[in-house]
Amino acid sequence: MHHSLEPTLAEAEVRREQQHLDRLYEVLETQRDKTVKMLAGAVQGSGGSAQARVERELEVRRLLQRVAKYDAAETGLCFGRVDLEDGYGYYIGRIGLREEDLDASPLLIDWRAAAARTFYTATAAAPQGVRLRRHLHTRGRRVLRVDDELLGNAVPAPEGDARLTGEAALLATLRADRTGRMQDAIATLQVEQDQIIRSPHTGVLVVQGGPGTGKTVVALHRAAYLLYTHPRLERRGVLVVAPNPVFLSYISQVLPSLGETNVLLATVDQLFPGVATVRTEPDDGADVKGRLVMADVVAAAVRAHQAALDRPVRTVIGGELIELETDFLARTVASARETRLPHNLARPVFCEAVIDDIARQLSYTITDIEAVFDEQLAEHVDHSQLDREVADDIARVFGEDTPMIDLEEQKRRDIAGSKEHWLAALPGDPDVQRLLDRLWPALTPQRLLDRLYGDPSFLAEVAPSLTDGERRSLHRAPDDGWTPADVPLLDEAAELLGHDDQLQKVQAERRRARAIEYAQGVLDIARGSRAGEDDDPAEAERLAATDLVDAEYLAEPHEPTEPHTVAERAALDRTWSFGHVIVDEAQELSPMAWRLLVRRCPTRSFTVIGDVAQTSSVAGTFTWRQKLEPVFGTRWRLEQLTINYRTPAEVMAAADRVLTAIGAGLEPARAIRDGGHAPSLIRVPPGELPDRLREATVHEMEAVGGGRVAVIVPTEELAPLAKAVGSAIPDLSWGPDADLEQKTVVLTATQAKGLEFDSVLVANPDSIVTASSHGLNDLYVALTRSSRRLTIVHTGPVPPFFAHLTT
Ligand SMILES: Nc1ncnc2c1ncn2[C@@H]1O[C@H](COP(=O)(O)OP(=O)(O)OP(=O)(O)O)[C@@H](O)[C@H]1O
Repeated sequence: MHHSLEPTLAEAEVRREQQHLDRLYEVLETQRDKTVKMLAGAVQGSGGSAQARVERELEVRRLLQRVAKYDAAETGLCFGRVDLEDGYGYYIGRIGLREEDLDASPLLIDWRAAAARTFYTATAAAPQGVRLRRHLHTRGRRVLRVDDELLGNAVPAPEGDARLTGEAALLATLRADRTGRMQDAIATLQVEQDQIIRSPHTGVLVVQGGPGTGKTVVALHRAAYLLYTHPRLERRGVLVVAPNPVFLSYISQVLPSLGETNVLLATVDQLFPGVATVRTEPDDGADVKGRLVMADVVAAAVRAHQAALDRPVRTVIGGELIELETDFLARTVASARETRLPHNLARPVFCEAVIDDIARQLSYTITDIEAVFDEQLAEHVDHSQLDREVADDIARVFGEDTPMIDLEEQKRRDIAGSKEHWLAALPGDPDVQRLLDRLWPALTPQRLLDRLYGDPSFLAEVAPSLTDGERRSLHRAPDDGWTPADVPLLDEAAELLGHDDQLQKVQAERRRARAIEYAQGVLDIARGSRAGEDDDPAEAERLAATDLVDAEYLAEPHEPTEPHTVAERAALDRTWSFGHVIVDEAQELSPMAWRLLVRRCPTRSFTVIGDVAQTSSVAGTFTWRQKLEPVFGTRWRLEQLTINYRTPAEVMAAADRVLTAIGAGLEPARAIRDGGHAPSLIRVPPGELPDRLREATVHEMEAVGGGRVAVIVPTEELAPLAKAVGSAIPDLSWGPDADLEQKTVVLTATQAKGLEFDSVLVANPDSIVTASSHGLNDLYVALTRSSRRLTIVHTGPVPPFFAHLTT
């Protein structure tokens, strides 16, 4: 016979929490239902003024976003609770919820609300009035268990690491297998992270942190926090910049899970709408393109297209020889530049002055020719006779008041009349257009860079401070396609050139003309086939090609349909200015990329997050001051993250030796995990590396069960080693587009930046170190990707960083 046991205290607590959670989900559902009903109403509404339609559209979007927020809150709705010494207490969750009755105390407090803060910051040493902090572990809508921490003076300080809050819950989260996608960390944010996430600093906040210290966690949660606390930011949106597409997909789920839609996640090269980068380039070219001097080069290249001549221009217009003098050109260029308008917008100012000068020259020349012609005519007539006749005529008309004929005045009038005629005629003259296009051409950023990269003598002229080798590294054929390092230069050029409205209008008109022509052809065929059957003129009129094209033209796929969220609108608009920009892996950005980002946020509200020791810059390790002073001057503040949540202490012991060799003077972060596994060293004969690496990888896949494995290899050995390893692992994914959902990937160190795996194998660390000026940094990145196990497979002698493992 079974005795039902008294439920333990913990079980009773779980049951109590379950009741509260049930109530929360009920309220969530009710509120979601209500919103869906309102949405249905708004969608069905029709008619009304244009204004009313726009408002309805906005309302629909607002409600859609709200539904998305409720849906995102479904998983992990409530994860914590705080009981205060004074008897009050509250629950912390993904969003705030309250009963219909507005006076009732809230059922759930949004993690970003000020009231939620003590949940993250109360410690045994500084309990801030908190008696108990409880973490709720849930699956779906079920409470699985609770973790309690008693704080406050009444109780002895809990055991464990004094620097951690909610230690049991944190360690439980960290122990879980990696999934290939980053998860949000709102349930277990730590004090030093919380301080940065909620920092009230509105200028430039720089966060330096070693590997695994939660820099990315902080970046994403700060975006969500700022949008919550500053509702005005919603209209401008927040930009989060990440280093590469693989990393973007790794972090892509975090903000949606926090219910945020007004954040644009992008790599720098995605920030120039209309240009897709199609290739990467060798480090040296990318490095030159990233230097600040390129801003001067681009500016000089633009100026070189502004009638930069040291001799007069002679050309024939209207059949006459016209000369534009150097002085005149210099004056005209100067006054066009004085407008401070960008190149394409200053162009009309320049063109007008040139046309004016040509008209002046023509009117003089032509009036002079007429005068000469008159003189020649006069030689053949009897003057005295003619003069007398004219005088008689005038006297008959005017009587006594015969006016004096002022020949000078007459000539001035002739000239003025003639000039007016030319001023009207010249702008449409193809010769004039050709001349103006030569002197001050309308330019696109693409055309400018094409010339810069494709015309060595032009490059030498505008980039005198680069060496021959540096200039050669910029050379490319016109159809080679753009690289990520080109994007900041295109942006720089776009800024100096200005929006070429004219050019775009012409292009749009041409597209439209082509479309009309095509449609006309289609209609003609259609009519031809029906010839004689139905000659209704009204029908023909209805099918006029222009009408048809109007409708179709607007629906063309390249014409963006009205985008929905702020993030979508911002993504299509180069001149969008964001309310705040968060840069992750900021150590990777070139000075030119920084200039682009500052243009995206003229108020300079930035959170800049990175680790100088993990740089891939050709120049090697640097300080934040060297990096940021050219962009922000001295107006930025530095914060640090000091605890490593990812990499076990045993692995960090090796990685920290590499950090010392890097010599950036950085304190290693404290690893709070111990994996229980010393890293393995496998030495293999050179010819056997591919096979032995494959064996070791298969072994690691078994060791981590369902976890994730990464093999990090020297860049030049990526393809052969990936193929060798892949021969035993059919789902293996590798390279720049590696699919992180796969259990096993092969990557270079650069590609692995920011990612993490249960087990990491590093092949030939010596080759990684010697491959480039940032080899040590690459090795440091590779070693610190592991959250549990590390294996080094090497062909030479034991690298010094791992010597301690052999004893
Ligand atoms: N407060 C936290 N609660 C739970 N997990 C956390 C917390 N902080 C960090 N982590 C986890 O630790 C790991 C490292 O975090 P993250 O990737 O943000 O570090 P990082 O500083 O960006 O690292 P790196 O510089 O190596 O790319 C991630 O798995 C992250 O989810």
